[in-house]
Amino acid sequence: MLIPTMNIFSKYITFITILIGLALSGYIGKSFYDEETKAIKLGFQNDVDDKAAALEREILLNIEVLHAIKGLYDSSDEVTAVEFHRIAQSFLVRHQDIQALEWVPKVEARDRLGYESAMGTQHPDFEVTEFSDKGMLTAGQRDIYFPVTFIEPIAGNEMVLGYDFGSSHQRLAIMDRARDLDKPVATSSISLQHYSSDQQGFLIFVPTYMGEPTTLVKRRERLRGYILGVYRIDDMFDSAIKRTSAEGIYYSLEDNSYEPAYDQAIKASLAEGVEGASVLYSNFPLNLSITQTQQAFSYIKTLRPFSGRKWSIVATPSLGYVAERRGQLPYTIAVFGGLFVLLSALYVYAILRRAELIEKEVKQRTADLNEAKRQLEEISQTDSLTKIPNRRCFDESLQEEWQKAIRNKSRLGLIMIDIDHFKLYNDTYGHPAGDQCIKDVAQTLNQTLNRGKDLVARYGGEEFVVILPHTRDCVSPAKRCQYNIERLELPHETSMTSSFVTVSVGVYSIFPDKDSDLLEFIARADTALYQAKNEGRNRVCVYEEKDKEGIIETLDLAFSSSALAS
Ligand SMILES: Nc1nc2c(ncn2[C@@H]2O[C@H](COP(=O)(O)OP(=O)(O)OP(=O)(O)O)[C@@H](O)[C@H]2O)c(=O)[nH]1
Repeated sequence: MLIPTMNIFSKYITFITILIGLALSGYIGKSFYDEETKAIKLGFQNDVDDKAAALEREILLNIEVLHAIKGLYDSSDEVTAVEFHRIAQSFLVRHQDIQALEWVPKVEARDRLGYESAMGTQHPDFEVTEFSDKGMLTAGQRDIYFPVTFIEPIAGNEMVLGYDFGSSHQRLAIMDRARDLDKPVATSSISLQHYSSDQQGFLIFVPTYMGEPTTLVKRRERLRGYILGVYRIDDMFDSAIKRTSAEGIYYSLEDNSYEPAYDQAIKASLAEGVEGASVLYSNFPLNLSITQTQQAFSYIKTLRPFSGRKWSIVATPSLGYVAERRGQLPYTIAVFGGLFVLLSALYVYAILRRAELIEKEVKQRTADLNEAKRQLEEISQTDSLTKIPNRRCFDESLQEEWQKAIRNKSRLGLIMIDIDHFKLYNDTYGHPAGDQCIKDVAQTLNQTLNRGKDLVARYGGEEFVVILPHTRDCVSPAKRCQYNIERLELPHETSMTSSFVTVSVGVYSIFPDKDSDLLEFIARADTALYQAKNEGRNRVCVYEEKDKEGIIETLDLAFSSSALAS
């Protein structure tokens, strides 16, 4: 029972080891995968940070352009169209994302006509305009106008010339803010359709003053006009992004500015449907489905505020971006780890299985050996002809019973039986018949003495012996043996005793003690048998002790014999 239990236990342990091993391989693979994910995420954020920094630089450079033109106005009371165009042109060559650079002076209502006629010398039909549902119209009556006076490049932007930026509430609010702060202020996203561009853009107004006003009141009084930059967001973003190397990232540039000062104006502009879109730029494909993996990498980078605007980049990597940076190590570890565990388990299982088979074989061989040993012992204790215990078995059993009788102080009886005239039987019927006769006699003796503890053995040749432990009367069994054999009526025509096979029997019994002699015990039974032979055979003789004092006297004892022929 122990071995199968152990095998089940071993299999259970092997199974648990496989599970733990596989789980461990999976866990290590997953840990590597997570570490790799962290590294990719960090790399991705660095890439987006790089791009955000590039965009910030691009914006600052563009604002610097406006400051440079403002410098021209600050150093001169009268900037001619030629001067403006020259400096503006030089910047436009180097800044591809600028749609236009403009000079927008402050014109009071009383100066409007004079201003229009002065401009008309260079641009016939020049007038101050405003935008409505019907297109560009002559500007209505206002106290102050901010018409576009110089614009570079002029080609393609003619429509904008004369346009009064003060006609839009939102832009006026932004311009007022720039004036009040003496700082550049940018608009939210606008459509650049009037600038012959299909892109979204934004404007930055930089105020110029007469002199250097230091207070709000003075700034309001001495406002001269605005340097205006018109920027294409897509181009600005693209040229900034192109300066960094990482590919495969989707961006969305969002305007998160919230300026309570002109919140109203923004609302109004939204109603006009012109400005206020929060998404400035996006290269997200329209049919893009963002998977969980991509979402896990999404990153928002808020740019440094500029000109009153707060922009942020929302970025998500493409699947290709992530796949490109994924290594094989996590999968390799998981697969090879699992494979190693399985092969090891297979190897251990094979060893256990082999041990089990060897164990089985050893068990089988041990059982075979034990059986062989038992058979050998049986053979060594059995007479080959009669199949009853042999002389050796008799010797060992008698020794045992002798000791028992001494210990238990019980009587031990011994019967010796010899077939009469057996030589003549052999001579008459042949040796094989003699063998059969011996077998018949043995079987009859066995059947006659069927008490469990009695032992019938072949003593040698045609002689048998019977051990009778714990037997009060040994004579009766002896007589039954002699009688039953004669009753077999095995023919023996040459016997001088009877026409059938007969036996002579010697009996002796004793209460042995530690001084008793076993050989003498056997010799006395033999003496009784010898006596039966001498008295004419086919009889039972009992050796009886009349006096226990000495052996010589005992040998002189008389034998009582009886013939039991009938
Ligand atoms: N067939 C056969 N004969 C055996 C066997 N063992 C002993 N004998 C024969 O038994 C005979 C015994 O003869 P003896 O010892 O002279 O005794 P007996 O002829 O029986 O005469 P008494 O014993 O004096 O009656 C011998 O001839 C042995 O050969 C055996 O296993 N088979």
